[in-house]
Amino acid sequence: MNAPDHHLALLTTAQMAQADQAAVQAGISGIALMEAAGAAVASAVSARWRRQTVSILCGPGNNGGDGFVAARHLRDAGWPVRLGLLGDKALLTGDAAHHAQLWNDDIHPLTPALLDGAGLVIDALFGAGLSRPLSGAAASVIAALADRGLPVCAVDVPSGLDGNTGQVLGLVAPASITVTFFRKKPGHMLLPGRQLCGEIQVVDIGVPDTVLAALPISVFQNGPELWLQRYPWPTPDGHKYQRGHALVIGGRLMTGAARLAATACARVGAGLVSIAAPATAWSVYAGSVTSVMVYPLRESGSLDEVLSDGRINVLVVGPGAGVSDLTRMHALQALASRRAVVLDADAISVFSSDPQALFSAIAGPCVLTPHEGEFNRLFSVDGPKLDRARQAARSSGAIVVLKGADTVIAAPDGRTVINGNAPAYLATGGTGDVLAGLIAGLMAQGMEAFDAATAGVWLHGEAARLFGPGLLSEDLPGMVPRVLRRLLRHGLSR
Ligand SMILES: NC(=O)C1=CN([C@@H]2O[C@H](COP(=O)(O)OP(=O)(O)OC[C@H]3O[C@@H](n4cnc5c(N)ncnc54)[C@H](O)[C@@H]3O)[C@@H](O)[C@H]2O)[C@@H](O)CC1
Ligand SMILES: Nc1ncnc2c1ncn2[C@@H]1O[C@H](COP(=O)(O)OP(=O)(O)O)[C@@H](O)[C@H]1O
Ligand SMILES: [K+]
Repeated sequence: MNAPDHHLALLTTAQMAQADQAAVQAGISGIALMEAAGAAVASAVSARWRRQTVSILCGPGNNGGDGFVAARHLRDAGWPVRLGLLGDKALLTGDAAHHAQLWNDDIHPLTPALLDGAGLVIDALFGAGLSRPLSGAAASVIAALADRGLPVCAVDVPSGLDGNTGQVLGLVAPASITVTFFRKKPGHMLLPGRQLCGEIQVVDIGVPDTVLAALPISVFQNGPELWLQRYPWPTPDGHKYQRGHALVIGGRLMTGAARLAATACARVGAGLVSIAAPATAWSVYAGSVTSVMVYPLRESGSLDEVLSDGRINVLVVGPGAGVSDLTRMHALQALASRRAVVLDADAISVFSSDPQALFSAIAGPCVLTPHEGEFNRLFSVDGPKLDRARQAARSSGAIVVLKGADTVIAAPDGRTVINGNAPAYLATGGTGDVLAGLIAGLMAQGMEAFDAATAGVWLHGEAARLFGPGLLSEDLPGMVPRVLRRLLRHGLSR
């Protein structure tokens, strides 16, 4: 991922601290950055709420410093402000001490009583780099805040949220708005963090984009800017064989899944799409698809014969396949053929007793698309979602798409993308099969596996978002043309 993508970069808390330091080294004062940060919080608050009593909870670090700045701006704009500080003003250091000095008004101790009579609250206790769960007075006031359900504007993150993982350290009061600076952190995208942040506003406080060049950024938010330049739009001189031939292996009983994958694969532009299915199910498949061709498999189930067609360049194994020796054989044959492969659902679960057999067979481009349950059958890694997906990609040698409302796409080389456009309407049977088909369809057209997985996940979310309530998995392929049309028309300006 290259320089123009950097507005989608997600900075770890350590990288954010480095970015701040680099800005200061470049001659931008920390005091000015904090002034800009606090002023942005104040303007976000006054843009959203009418003037009323606001309680500002300030912590002992720079997050609290932002709170002092916001307090001054709101008070100067005529807001009744009550400011509470965790600890002693005399113990503040650096930029926070400077801005606390500029606050020539009352400072209250941090207790739940601060919330009495407040119409809304600014949470400037701790930022994204919190190192341990909230305790003592901070924990009591955040518990009281969560309990009273007052509207909250969080500074950087709702205090108690781990900016790297999106996990809660102890407890968090959910915010209506979160104002963060320069770039989002992974915790703004990952659940439960994304939901606890409310609406996220990323503001420019004067940190120059050039500081990013020195940072080893590997995590990005998903968006067309990441892959649109390499999107395989058809060319005027192209013919269908240049747009690939994808083969979806169909199961004997659950025939809908492979049909969904095949239809999605065709809709996203694969030149040819075929389903290979047991002869006994041939008529079911053949009678229900039109542009998709159906091959009957031999009694043995072997793919050898179909794979003798050298034009087939991508295979999808797993949707509706059944957890069986046959599915295992199909996955291994697909991988041994050195074509690009998408393994989903049962083709993942079937390796639960021997994941190494799968990992050893992965030599070419391979995308695994597990949901949490399937993931846990294959990988015994604990920890935050981002780390688990990355570790799984490294140990398997495949692109891992760890699905969910905050799908993480990870490559063995460390590239990682977090998706944020998927609506909850996707939580319905068969949508995963559609995703497998979309990814395969993009790979059929020559898109690199990681790009295809990333673009596929985004198109899938966008198709669901455009359809909205009442979505069934079979509605998704038909929405793909609309999503692609918007992408063509608006490009990156959407
Ligand atoms: N130049 C900069 O560095 C800028 C920083 N900004 C603000 O600075 C924040 C980051 O500042 P800091 O690194 O000072 O972080 P925090 O303000 O979150 O404070 C961390 C401090 O709290 C202590 N601490 C950590 N966990 C604790 C716990 N559970 N209980 C009690 N104390 C705990 C730490 O030892 C440290 O002293 C950002 O969130 C942002 O709001 C902005 O002002 C923009 C500019
Ligand atoms: N609450 C949710 N919000 C957004 N996307 C979701 C949610 N739940 C599931 N999804 C998405 O829906 C798809 C479901 O896939 P999967 O679990 O394999 O279902 P199936 O096996 O029925 O096809 C995945 O792409 C997943 O990321
Ligand atoms: K905060």
